[in-house]
Amino acid sequence: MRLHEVVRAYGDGPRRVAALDGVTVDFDRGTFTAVMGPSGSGKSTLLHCAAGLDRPTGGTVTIDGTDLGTLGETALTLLRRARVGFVFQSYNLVPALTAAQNVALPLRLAGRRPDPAELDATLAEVGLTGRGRHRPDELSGGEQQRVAIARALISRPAVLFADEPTGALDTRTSRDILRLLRDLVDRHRQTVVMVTHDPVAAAHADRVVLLADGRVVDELGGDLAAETIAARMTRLEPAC
Ligand SMILES: Nc1ncnc2c1ncn2[C@@H]1O[C@H](COP(=O)(O)OP(=O)(O)OP(=O)(O)O)[C@@H](O)[C@H]1O
Repeated sequence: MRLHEVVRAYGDGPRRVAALDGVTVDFDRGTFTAVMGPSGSGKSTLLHCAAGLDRPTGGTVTIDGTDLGTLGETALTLLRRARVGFVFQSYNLVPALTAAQNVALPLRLAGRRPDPAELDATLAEVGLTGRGRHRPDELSGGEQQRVAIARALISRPAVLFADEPTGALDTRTSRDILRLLRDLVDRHRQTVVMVTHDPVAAAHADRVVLLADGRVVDELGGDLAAETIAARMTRLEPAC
């Protein structure tokens, strides 16, 4: 998928704020990208525009060759449901439903009857075999995030977006969730785009895109080490 010269501005005249100010970035199939930057640099806005949850004021967002800007609300909702997965820091599970029912929700919304074997396979993929009947309050934070990831994966999305997916988890559980995301990329060629403040989390990605003031100001690739990422981040802070 691709963002080309994406602008997202709020307000008019002297009060205009460009949360994104001409962002061009590609997220190739089967890659894991971390999006980082100081607070207010536009990370969440980028994720929301890329996922079709927010509409840019300029530029284009393309998923599977479809320019999201050409779609009306209904078509955009359908494309998002079919091609985009979203995972949040706060899991956003429905408390009254079991893990399996939460995972099945996107299929039900799309008018499909969930196939139990498909649900079992998706729960197994995230390491939750046998936990499908548990409700969210009977699961740990890490397990709840796994349910949220399974729910995002059930429609086999073109891109899985994760906004601070380990923000509410302890160090060890965070590492397990990041390994799971890494595994989905390596074994299933899932495309993952993750916003994070944490250089250790970002080191699990193939590439780090650094934002400042709504622009891409740096990119790191290759063998990513948390120390290198942290050093680049520190260099950015005074600029803001
Ligand atoms: N609805 C809005 N109205 C006006 N300005 C907004 C709105 N949403 C975001 N902004 C501004 O756009 C800029 C980017 O916000 P965004 O939430 O994308 O940053 P972020 O990098 O995700 O920040 P954080 O790390 O603190 O979550 C900020 O200056 C913010 O104040």
